[in-house]
Amino acid sequence: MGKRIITTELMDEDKKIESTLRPQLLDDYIGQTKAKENLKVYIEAAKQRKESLDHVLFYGPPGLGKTTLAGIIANEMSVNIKVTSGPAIEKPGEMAAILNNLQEGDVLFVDEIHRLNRQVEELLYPAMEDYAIDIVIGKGASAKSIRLDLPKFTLVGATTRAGMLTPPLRDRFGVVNRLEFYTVEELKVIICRSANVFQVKIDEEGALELARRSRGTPRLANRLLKRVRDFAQVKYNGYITKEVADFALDLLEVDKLGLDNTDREILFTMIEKFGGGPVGIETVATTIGEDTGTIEEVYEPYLVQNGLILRTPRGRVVSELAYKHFGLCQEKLV
Ligand SMILES: Nc1ncnc2c1ncn2[C@@H]1O[C@H](COP(=O)(O)OP(=O)(O)OP(=O)(O)O)[C@@H](O)[C@H]1O
Ligand SMILES: [Mg+2]
Repeated sequence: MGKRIITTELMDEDKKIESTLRPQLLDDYIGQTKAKENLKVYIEAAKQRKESLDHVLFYGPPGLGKTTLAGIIANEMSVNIKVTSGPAIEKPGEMAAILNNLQEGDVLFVDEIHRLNRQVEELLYPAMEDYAIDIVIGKGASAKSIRLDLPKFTLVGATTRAGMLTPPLRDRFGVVNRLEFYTVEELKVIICRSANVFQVKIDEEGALELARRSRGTPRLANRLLKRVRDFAQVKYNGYITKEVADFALDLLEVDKLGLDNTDREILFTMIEKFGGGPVGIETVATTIGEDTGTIEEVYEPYLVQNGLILRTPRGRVVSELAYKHFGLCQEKLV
């Protein structure tokens, strides 16, 4: 149980509630101040000029609100959104059909955009740059290429793996935003808002405890809230206090820092197999059987930001804080 609940990936049970929890407007979207301020300006400017918004790329770890922002952009621009994903489109023809069916100003949201195959990606280059695609008609000697004009649309791309985007694709986005982990205060606000949607009572301290254990991630915050709500309902008259939150989260084996299993595996591997470092990220990745890029872009940022891993010129080092967190003695001082 503890294993599953702390994943930041989207799970089936999330899908049902996602639509009611997702903020619809920029002003309701908490945190990510930099990205939000940027978008506000670009959206306002595009609306004034009655033009489509420039193409936007969001990148960052799972569950931080990329899909949510794509929806908000469409809403704020008062246009339709068409949603697809990198792995879902196999042939250039499928992408051509999607593009051709868009209306002026529409948002095309491509999730996991780093997973588009090469031919599909190449079709996007002229589509993004010139709002046109070249399609080949006929076969053999009589085949000819014709240019098809597209409506002026906005491509919103999202990826957890920015490092895997090809430079030509990345360069075609006019607006590039990196999403950051949320602060405990921001998560607290999100939790209180969601508690309202769920119609469950929660006090300051309860919300704070949930926020602390949510790994900087709204998706996790919402999921933990849902679980704790069940405990509150059955055992504590439906009111979430710090006591209820602590009881439920401990039972669910959610760490005080909200670390997930991979986080722990990374830290334990570094401690047990490499004496706490310094060790290269590739070595750690190989040891736990994960891909280096995923460790670097999805897991490590939270650990570094919270001071559990230190990056040094000689490699990664487990911090004193991490040893303390696990109640371990640090044998070797760094
Ligand atoms: N700023 C925010 N304020 C309130 N709720 C948020 C915010 N950002 C995200 N959420 C909530 O967190 C959940 C996850 O957000 P979202 O699906 O947009 O993440 P994502 O970055 O697209 O994740 P993935 O990389 O897995 O696709 C949603 O239920 C959404 O309502
Ligand atoms: Mg998403």
